[in-house]
Amino acid sequence: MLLPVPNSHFLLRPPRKPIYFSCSLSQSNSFNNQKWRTELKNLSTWGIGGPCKYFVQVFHQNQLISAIRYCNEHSIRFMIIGKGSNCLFDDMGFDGCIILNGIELLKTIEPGLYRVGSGYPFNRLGVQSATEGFTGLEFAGGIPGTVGGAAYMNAGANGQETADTIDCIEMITSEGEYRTLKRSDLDFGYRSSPFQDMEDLAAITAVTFRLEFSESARRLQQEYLKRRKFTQPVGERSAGSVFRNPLDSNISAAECIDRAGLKGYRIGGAMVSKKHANFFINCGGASSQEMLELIRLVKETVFKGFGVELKEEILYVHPFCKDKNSKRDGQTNFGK
Ligand SMILES: NC(=O)C1=CN([C@@H]2O[C@H](COP(=O)(O)OP(=O)(O)OC[C@H]3O[C@@H](n4cnc5c(N)ncnc54)[C@H](OP(=O)(O)O)[C@@H]3O)[C@@H](O)[C@H]2O)C=CC1
Ligand SMILES: C=C(O[C@H]1[C@H](O)[C@@H](CO)O[C@H](OP(=O)(O)OP(=O)(O)OC[C@H]2O[C@@H](n3ccc(=O)[nH]c3=O)[C@H](O)[C@@H]2O)[C@@H]1NC(C)=O)C(=O)O
Repeated sequence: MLLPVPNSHFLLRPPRKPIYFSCSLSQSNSFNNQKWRTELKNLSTWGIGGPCKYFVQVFHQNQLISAIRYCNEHSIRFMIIGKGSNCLFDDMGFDGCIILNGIELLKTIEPGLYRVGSGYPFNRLGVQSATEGFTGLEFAGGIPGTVGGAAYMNAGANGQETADTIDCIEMITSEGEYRTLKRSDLDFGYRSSPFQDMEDLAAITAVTFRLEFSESARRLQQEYLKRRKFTQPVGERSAGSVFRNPLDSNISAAECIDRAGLKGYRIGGAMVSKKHANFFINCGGASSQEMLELIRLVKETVFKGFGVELKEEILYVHPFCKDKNSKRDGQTNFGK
């Protein structure tokens, strides 16, 4: 069965060259009439998504390598997720393996230099570092993702970006090799990182952050948190900003949507937030199709009204996608 594919960012890992190893995965859903299953709606901040075929949670780098190798060996498509704060899963689920990242190590190498596991909550790191008197990650205080997700997306807010604080990144390649990359070898941009197009990336496993001392870090962070609470629908089911801000225009995505009169616009359980127009809310029971339809309609309306072509920041995960689309802004090859 072919599902319509939106012009969205797509995520998938094609089966890769097998590498020896062993590990067991839980087969988790109704694809095979198992008694229990893992629902992706429970793994995403949007609360949307059907069952995944295989599911494994990893707590150590070695377990992650094992899981990846197992998937390769058995030609199982896989994807690694953190807090699911930037993903839209389909109601049909994912016909592959979801690897939930629980690698939460944190080591202070020297004051201001933190080596952090990629599954560590980014907001916890933000609060911890600012409380210890270091600047650079104040913005992370309210961000519901993981350190790995933040590096992958180059998360940012309040004029700060993850990339500005990175010293080096440790990753595993699809061949199962460890690699350490220095910040100076990595080219980041607005919501973009070299990892998004890296053909042989399996996963980011740890990030080392280098921060400067600042007496006002925690105070600044509290201001950011206050502003966030005032301007964003904190506590409601969202995935943060749905669209990136257009780089070639002075107007933000939120402003375009707001000016188009779409705040509060609703399709089924999916609604444009009344508080912040670039946040879409699952008001209860929203289906993936309703959310996709809302995204499509908003894009169309904004384009007709302002000639601005909005690009998604969120990542849509198609249940049966077979090919890899490494171009984040392009159409998927699905169905070909
Ligand atoms: N500024 C804000 O207020 C907000 C920002 N965000 C940001 O969105 C991002 C979402 O983080 P999170 O919830 O953890 O991510 P998700 O669980 O939503 O995963 C999104 C994608 O990121 C990639 N990814 C995640 N972890 C890793 C890893 N360890 N190694 C390689 N790739 C990884 C994967 O892509 P693939 O499958 O292609 O490898 C994954 O599919 C963060 O950057 C977060 O800061 C989210 C909400 C609000
Ligand atoms: C939430 C995310 O990050 C957020 C980050 O938290 C905030 C705070 O710095 O700045 C970005 O939002 P943003 O560009 O919408 O920032 P805001 O300051 O809220 O709004 C920008 C402009 O739009 C206007 N605005 C905002 C909301 C709205 O409903 N209507 C409106 O007109 C604001 O008045 C302002 O002039 C990030 N989003 C992107 C896509 O860059 C995320 O990435 O998921």
